[in-house]
Amino acid sequence: MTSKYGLLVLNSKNLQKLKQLLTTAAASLSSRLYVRFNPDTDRTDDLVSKIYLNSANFCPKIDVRLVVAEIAGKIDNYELIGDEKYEKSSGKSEKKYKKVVLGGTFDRLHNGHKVLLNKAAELASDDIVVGVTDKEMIAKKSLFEMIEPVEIRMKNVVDFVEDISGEAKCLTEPIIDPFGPSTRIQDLEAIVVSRETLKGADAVNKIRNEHGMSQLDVIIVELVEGNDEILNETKISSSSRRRADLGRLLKPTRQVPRGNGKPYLIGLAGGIASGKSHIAKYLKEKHGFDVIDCDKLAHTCYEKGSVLNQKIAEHFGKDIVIDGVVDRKKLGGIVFSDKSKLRELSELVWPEVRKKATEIAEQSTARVVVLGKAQKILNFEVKILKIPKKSKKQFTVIEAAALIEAGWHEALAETWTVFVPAEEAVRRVVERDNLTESQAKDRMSSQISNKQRIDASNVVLCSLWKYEETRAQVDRAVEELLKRI
Ligand SMILES: CC(C)(COP(=O)(O)OP(=O)(O)OC[C@H]1O[C@@H](n2cnc3c(N)ncnc32)[C@H](O)[C@@H]1O)[C@@H](O)C(=O)NCCC(=O)NCCS
Ligand SMILES: Nc1ncnc2c1ncn2[C@@H]1O[C@H](COP(=O)(O)OP(=O)(O)OP(=O)(O)O)[C@@H](O)[C@H]1O
Repeated sequence: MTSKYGLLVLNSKNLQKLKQLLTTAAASLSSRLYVRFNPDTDRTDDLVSKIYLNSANFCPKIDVRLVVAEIAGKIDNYELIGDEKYEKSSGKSEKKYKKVVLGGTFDRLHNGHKVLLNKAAELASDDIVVGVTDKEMIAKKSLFEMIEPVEIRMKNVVDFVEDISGEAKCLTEPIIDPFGPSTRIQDLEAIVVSRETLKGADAVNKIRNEHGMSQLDVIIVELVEGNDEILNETKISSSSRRRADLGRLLKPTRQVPRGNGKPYLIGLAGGIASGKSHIAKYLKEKHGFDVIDCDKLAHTCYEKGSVLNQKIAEHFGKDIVIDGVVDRKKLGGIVFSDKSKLRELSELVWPEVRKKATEIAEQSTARVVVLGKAQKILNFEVKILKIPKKSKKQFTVIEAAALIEAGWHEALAETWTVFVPAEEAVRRVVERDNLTESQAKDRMSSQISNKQRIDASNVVLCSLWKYEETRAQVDRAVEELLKRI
């Protein structure tokens, strides 16, 4: 049986067995391990780093918290890891400063961040002031679209710092420059940085000097190592953690009614040239999923004799329809440079796509289920395809560029989104579709952003690297999917 919380008491003797103790914690705990030094042990910076580094390696799924204050009262029910018993320290520990400041993005709070926050908690008696980056400060980071909302990052920092500290309060605020409260609050005394952000501390002190404010003592912690060859990282980093989250379930799935033996529906969304077709093909060929290509269905709506053609001619001008066929290039020229026109077109096309999908289902003896859930952006009633009764396939992937824009995802059990950074999408479109950069950008600006798509999705994939890497993400996603349905 696993316990939620554990306590590991370290002293000079059992320190030699640290790796083994952390491995035991990984096997016995489901959530969190508090670590505390008994009074006979010196809390050196090296030791603190070693504990967090080893935790990342030997119990990576456990939230390890090295406490600065007494553990008593923090949790009632914990499992003792190892034999060492907790001894209350005699006397109050003297803190060096009243108010300490530090900054960071703190996405997916990791063991490197914890070293920094631990140092601040160890030094400050009153306030630990933390600036948490937002907006343009995070826009250049790798996989920035997946960064947690600033409110969550701030909450995680406060939760961690106040849990490990004694009386000290943790005060967070969003920052949109590298200085934030560090050059505003007069009575700060020290700033905690890592070796890589030391220059930032110097810049803070320079500004404080120019404003006639006191200089901050600069406290440096060493980087906790980690390794990510794809991102070329040699330290534990949030970017690597974001990458590790690709293909994983990031948000709970929707409860969509599904009859016995009926397929489970997944929406596959993504911007232009993001890799949807590649992934859809792989899901079909490697994993045996059924794929309905809604883009293709949309294109058949423009063929000769389609009822839609007349409506499109009425809406966008007669010269759009040549010999009864919609000139897609001309139509593209109009709608991709005007969001309201694209919306009008979507409002014409998507109900037709749905109708076509229904027809196909009927022809192939498919059962059609209507999920009348409210739509998000465009007010469509959605009919979802079910695969033919005779088919053994259990999955249907609906591949649609505009899936989320149409609000269709709200009627699906789950939506997967594939993305690449905007600059890469532009590069691919220029290369693949022979468009100029500005035409490619126009097409992209007519779509919702990667961030909006990601925020509306359950699983996120990124096709920025080698094909094998994209496929590995898909395999991971499928493996987890098969376990949860
Ligand atoms: C501009 C700042 C705040 C942006 O933070 P950044 O995006 O780098 O945040 P991130 O979450 O990646 O890291 C936060 C802090 O943890 C440190 N850190 C990250 N990974 C590790 C690791 N593996 N080991 C040790 N420390 C680590 C970073 O070096 C940084 O100091 C920062 O880089 C900086 O320059 N700080 C110094 C000046 C400062 O503190 N200003 C604001 C005060 S409110
Ligand atoms: N690792 C990768 N995974 C997937 N696609 C990649 C990868 N690297 C490069 N690409 C390229 O990205 C381009 C877009 O891929 P694909 O056609 O699958 O995208 P799409 O989302 O279906 O595009 P659109 O909706 O614009 O038709 C292709 O030229 C593909 O070769």
